[in-house]
Amino acid sequence: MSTLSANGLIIDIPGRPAGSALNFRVLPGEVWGVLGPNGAGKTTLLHTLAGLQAPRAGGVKLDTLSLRRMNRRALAKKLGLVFQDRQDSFPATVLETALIGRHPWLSLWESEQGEDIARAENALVALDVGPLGHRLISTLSGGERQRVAIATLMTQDPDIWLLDEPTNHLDLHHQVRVMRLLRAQAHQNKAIFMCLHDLNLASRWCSHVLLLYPDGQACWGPTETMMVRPALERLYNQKLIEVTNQEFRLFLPATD
Ligand SMILES: Nc1ncnc2c1ncn2[C@@H]1O[C@H](COP(=O)(O)OP(=O)(O)OP(=O)(O)O)[C@@H](O)[C@H]1O
Repeated sequence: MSTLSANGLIIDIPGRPAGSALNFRVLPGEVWGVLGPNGAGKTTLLHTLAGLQAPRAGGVKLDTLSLRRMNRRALAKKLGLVFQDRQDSFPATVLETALIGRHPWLSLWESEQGEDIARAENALVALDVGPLGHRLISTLSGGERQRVAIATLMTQDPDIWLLDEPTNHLDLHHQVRVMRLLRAQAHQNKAIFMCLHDLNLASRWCSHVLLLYPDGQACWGPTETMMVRPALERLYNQKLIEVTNQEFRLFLPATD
């Protein structure tokens, strides 16, 4: 179990004012959704939390350790990231791609063992791409590739899961399947932190939401306190219709 914390964090977006310093902790068992319009800095935030991009100020800690003090291999055992865009140009099969998730756990000259292969195969089945194990990644559809990327993260098995728009390219059934899987991982004390464009996925599946505004302002908290129409309308500069449901709030863009 690990906790990821942002401490006085200001992400570095060239030419943008500092905005709000981010101070939050993502605890085991929590599912966080980051919402914001195009260019607000969601991907930049995710990359900063993964230690791939330096912040303008403040820092990120994994438990009590600053990310800057951790080597990449130690970090990759604890924290993994599904990127928004992938090149996937290397001629690898689906199973070989999922097995990349085991690399942080193997020594330099060690090859994957039966247990690693079993983990990768289980993850591919969980993401409904089990029968595609032998196929070249380059032959997959966009949604299938997305599911293989999430299966690779599942094979890596870090405590902290960072995902950039994990439902990109996914049909409705697979969106629900992925959200269910992420929630199940949180129930196993993983901490999930993802960027989303779909308000209703955030409303329905996230325990916490962070709203990131284009001017760098941000607010965060439990989903029921963040998913309120005026704040979301300001976030997207878009009028919304709220649909009530007994368990969660749903939002549709108004057309006039
Ligand atoms: N190297 C760079 N130089 C200048 N501006 C950059 C650079 N990298 C990112 N940006 C800008 O930083 C802003 C935030 O980008 P980011 O990808 O984090 O946004 P986002 O919220 O994830 O957007 P989207 O919803 O479109 O994926 C954008 O305006 C982008 O153009």
